[in-house]
Amino acid sequence: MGKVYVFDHPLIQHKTAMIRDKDTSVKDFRDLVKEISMLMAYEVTRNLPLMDVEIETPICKTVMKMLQGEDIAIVPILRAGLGMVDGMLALVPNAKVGHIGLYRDPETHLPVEYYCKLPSDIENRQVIVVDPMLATGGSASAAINFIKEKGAKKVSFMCLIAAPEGIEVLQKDHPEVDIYIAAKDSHLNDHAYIVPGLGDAGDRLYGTK
Ligand SMILES: O=P(O)(O)OC[C@H]1O[C@H](OP(=O)(O)OP(=O)(O)O)[C@H](O)[C@@H]1O
Ligand SMILES: O=c1cc[nH]c(=O)[nH]1
Ligand SMILES: [Mg+2]
Repeated sequence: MGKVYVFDHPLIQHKTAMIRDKDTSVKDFRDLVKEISMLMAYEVTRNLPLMDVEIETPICKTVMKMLQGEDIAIVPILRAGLGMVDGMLALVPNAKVGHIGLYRDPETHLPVEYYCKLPSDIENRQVIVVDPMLATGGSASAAINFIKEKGAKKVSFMCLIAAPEGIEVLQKDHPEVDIYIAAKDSHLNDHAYIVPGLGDAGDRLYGTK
């Protein structure tokens, strides 16, 4: 069974509180999402494989550890997931980036796919799917289905705010996937929005409401 990590770092908690505030501007919201993503990426990449590399310092030759290769793929779920990409790329600049376009039907709350473009060597990469919100879990689960259908074997999921309902769905549909969360919230409301949540992440990132 994959693990669920809920971050308790004070900087992540502080910035996550700020993005919930309904008076936070679009610019500040976007900056904060980027900063939280960067802080989370530090932990999400903790288990990346290392290899021995010979280095010559000004003093002597020595063997040190370095990353084995550029074997990460970051896959944002459009639109809102895009806001998390730059923060992650700040730490893993050579990662490849795939895109999955999904929106939640406002009536059924089910995900509708409109785009999918992944790196051609996705089966050899450690895939990190990113989306600020895990609500019913429908979008994340569908996105991971597409990625697995294209051959990916190592997939993890990273979000800012998750509802218990979404975590349960993701664990049931994809039991091997590790889930990284900045904050776990209380429940979903009648419109399948996370409570207390932050509203519609896509609208808040791009100022569309
Ligand atoms: O867990 P779920 O119930 O599927 O809900 C979560 C999804 O809803 C939001 O996207 P939205 O459909 O609003 O699309 P957008 O990013 O284009 O705004 C969010 O970014 C997730 O992708
Ligand atoms: O609370 C929610 C639920 C789904 N999508 C969002 O953007 N916010
Ligand atoms: Mg939205």
